[in-house]
Amino acid sequence: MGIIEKIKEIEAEMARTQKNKATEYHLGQLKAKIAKLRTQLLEPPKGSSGAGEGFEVTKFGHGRVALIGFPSVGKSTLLTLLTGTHSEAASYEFTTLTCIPGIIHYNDTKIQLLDLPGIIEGASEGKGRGRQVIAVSKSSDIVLMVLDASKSEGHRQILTKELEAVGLRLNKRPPQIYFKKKKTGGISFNSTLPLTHVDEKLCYQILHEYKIHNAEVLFREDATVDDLIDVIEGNRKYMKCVYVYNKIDVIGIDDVDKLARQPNSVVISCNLKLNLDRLLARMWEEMGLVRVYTKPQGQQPDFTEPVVLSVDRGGCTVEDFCNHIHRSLVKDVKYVLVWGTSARHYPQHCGLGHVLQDEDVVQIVKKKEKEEGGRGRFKSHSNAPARISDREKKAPLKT
Ligand SMILES: Nc1nc2c(ncn2[C@@H]2O[C@H](COP(=O)(O)OP(=O)(O)OP(=O)(O)O)[C@@H](O)[C@H]2O)c(=O)[nH]1
Repeated sequence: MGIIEKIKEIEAEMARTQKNKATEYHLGQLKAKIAKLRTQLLEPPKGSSGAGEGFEVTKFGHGRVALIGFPSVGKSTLLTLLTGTHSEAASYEFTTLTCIPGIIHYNDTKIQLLDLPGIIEGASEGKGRGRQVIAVSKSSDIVLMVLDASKSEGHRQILTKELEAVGLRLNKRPPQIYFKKKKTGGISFNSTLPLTHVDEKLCYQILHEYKIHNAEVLFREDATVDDLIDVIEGNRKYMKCVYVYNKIDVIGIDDVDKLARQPNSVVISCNLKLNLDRLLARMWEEMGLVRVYTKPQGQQPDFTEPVVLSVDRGGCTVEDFCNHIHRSLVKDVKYVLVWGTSARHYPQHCGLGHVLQDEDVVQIVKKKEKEEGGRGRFKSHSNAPARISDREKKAPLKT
């Protein structure tokens, strides 16, 4: 029996089973079985490189955004409008057969936008080009789920379910469960608060299903069985997703209003070029990019090309900023001068741990430069100590 048939069989068994206190252990075990099979399904076939044809898109720019949606919802039209890249749009389905990248120039940054082939129901079972679509989505910073405003809300649920089945968690944070496999000592189960979904026995059974007999588990929130399975599997990707409702030109104003009020949603019309600036602003917000401008000593800041840091990828401390310029820079830094929203006063003297914010200006003061009198790319703001020590050296000793 193939993996898909096995999953279907277990799903049917779960549907048949009544949900009550007596069956919850059995249902928990079945959920773990399905999760294990789904992970197997996503593993690349033996002997292949794991990458899909036409999908090896090199990362470019400061961030990557994936467009996901059913066929003919307007993804290619949106890509063309935002990036100027021509992705063939047609009024019949499946015009996008390979992954088409484009670049959005926004707020001094370059963001790679990927138009993925129309994902369809059953992609998680390996139907269509689902596997590749999913792999590329996971490599992105955020997902824009493009939906047809005139079609039923069901599309959003189907897509979310498909993505969940392959380990993508949209607009969720990782469960607050500490889990560590051990070599000996059995299973230690603890929680910092009363649990209503999982008890010790259920946790043991699920771990047993994964053949884990020694581990430490600590619940820091009232998590569910699914959360526990996610933590054990350890391969889930937590991503931000913006729901983009396109084609609002064909629905009434009341419906537009209703869609626009949903969380994480933006309504647009590619045909009428409506609300595209709001979509870009929202996308920017969700990506959490931080632009930092450098300022050489005695000169105006360089506002042409920022160093772009990311809250989710790599962090935004002064140390991250230095590493971004050059790996070896951090050991030479004495302190930095910061102007901008993260600074309490201008300029603020900050250490490596200071967290920078968008549009901050930074001047690096190096240890060596301070001693040598401020030579190099980032000059120190003062070279007084070096001059004093020179004078001291030459001064005749008083006896
Ligand atoms: N009414 C209306 N039609 C639109 C809008 N945006 C796109 N369309 C139409 O929708 C159709 C499909 O657009 P595409 O951009 O090819 O859609 P897609 O999602 O890329 O489709 P696939 O390539 O099959 O995945 C085209 O006929 C577009 O003209 C819009 O804002 N309003």
